[in-house]
Amino acid sequence: MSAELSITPQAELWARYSTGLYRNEELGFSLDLSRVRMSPSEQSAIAEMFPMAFSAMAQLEAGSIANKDEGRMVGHYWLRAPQLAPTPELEADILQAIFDVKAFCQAVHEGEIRGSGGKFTNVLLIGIGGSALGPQFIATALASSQDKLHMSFFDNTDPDGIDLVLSSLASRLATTLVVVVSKSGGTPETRNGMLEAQAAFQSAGIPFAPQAVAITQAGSKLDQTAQSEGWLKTFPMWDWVGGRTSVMSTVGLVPAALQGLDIDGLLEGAGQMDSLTRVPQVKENPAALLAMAWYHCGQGRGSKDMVLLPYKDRLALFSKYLQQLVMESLGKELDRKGQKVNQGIAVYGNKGSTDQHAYVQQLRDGLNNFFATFIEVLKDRHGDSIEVDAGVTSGDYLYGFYAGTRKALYESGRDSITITVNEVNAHSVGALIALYERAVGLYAELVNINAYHQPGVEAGKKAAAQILALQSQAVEVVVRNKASLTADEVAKLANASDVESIYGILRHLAANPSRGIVRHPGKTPAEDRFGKL
Ligand SMILES: O=P(O)(O)OC[C@H]1O[C@H](O)[C@H](O)[C@@H](O)[C@@H]1O
Repeated sequence: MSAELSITPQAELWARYSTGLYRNEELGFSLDLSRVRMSPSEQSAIAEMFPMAFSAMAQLEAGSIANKDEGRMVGHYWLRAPQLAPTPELEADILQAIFDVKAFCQAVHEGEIRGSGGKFTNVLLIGIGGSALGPQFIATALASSQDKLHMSFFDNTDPDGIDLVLSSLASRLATTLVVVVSKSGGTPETRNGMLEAQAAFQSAGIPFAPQAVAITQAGSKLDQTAQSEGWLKTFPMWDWVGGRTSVMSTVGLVPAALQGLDIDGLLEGAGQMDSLTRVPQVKENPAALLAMAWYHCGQGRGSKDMVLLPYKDRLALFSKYLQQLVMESLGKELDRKGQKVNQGIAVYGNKGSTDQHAYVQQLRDGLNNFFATFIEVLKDRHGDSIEVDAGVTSGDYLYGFYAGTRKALYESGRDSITITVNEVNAHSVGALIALYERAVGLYAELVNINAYHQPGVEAGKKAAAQILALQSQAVEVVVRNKASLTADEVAKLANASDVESIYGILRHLAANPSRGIVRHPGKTPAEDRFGKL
């Protein structure tokens, strides 16, 4: 932080705000970096790196293999501008998918396509990661009393979580449309959720296939299941769309359209923002300005966390959505030269002013290891507000708390960015998503990493598969033995070395009576004994 910019007098700050504010009236959008302590020389030093980033982005949009590690194109910008797709076939595929989404959802809304219990009333979306976070964010951000269908989600393999959702759907299962979403079509959590839903339908005596839709890549396991079981519909997903940038594909459009949301508005808002973030001048490009601020605040290595504070309840899931988009894109061990860099930017936050009563204490007075991103929404509500004080509404309080926190953080030497939109609607949500998709892509160019693969997620999955394999070995040993055994003894008999995992597995099973295992506690875990129930 350069000395001359530490605490700038108000008048100068206003001048900096007014001259530096990026805004687009047509989009009802503005971006304020005036509370990021970045000197003109620091700005120009970073700006020098952007011509390379802009040209890499132009090549990506033209269809280059930008995801080299997976040998794939990166085409999420084409989803809202099919005419930009590198081939007429791709353009036609995108247009056909949008057409099919609309036709299918209209038939559902009109009751032409219906459940065994009549016109569909509910949607149960089953997916995880990019196949859930986007749909969940949009479903919450744009929900209204006009929604055509009510949305529920399985986004995990937690039996209790699944039961909670199923119990909320119990009386309406016969009018629930199940949408199973998996790009790869092989994600275990999603498969498990599908099987759990099928079991619930079966025990309710309701045929599942006529009420099931798949969204997946052609030929995937999920696609095969949907075909062989005769599901209602399968929508395409493509390898050139990353999970975390798939919300503008069928992954996001099908659930949004079923809910009755304005998917044209979403695509238009995103497309309009894409045009603004294609401008090859940093000062004229809101995504470049954002990436520049991230680079400056984190010294190009993510040394500061991104705290997201939307002052609007509807946007409370935006940080969760951005956790995947930013951290799964930028959190990379190696750069493109194969150098070990351990890059990334940590993202957290929920909403304002609520979070002021939670962790803003630390932001103001504690570790200065973050920069805040406020999202300000100018329109308070649809309709008029009561006065909570003379001439003051609850919306004024919300604005006051946003402006107050921004001021309080600045005064204590904390940087912040403010993104302002007129209101939360399909257009502005599309624009916000597109802004961050581009900013992540540009930032990745600045730090020379591949933002489009996620090698780091495999290790945990592989280890999970080993644990499940070990489980069947351990259970086999316990069931085969009359006497109860310690984890060490089970490991020996199973010819396995990972005793602690065996212990954890057996303790988990023993806590679930239907699994047929009992635990006899000893003084220490090593002395606990496990036997057949
Ligand atoms: O859509 P799917 O293939 O089921 O993948 C769902 C998610 O799982 C993976 O592990 C990746 O971390 C995510 O990028 C992806 O969105």
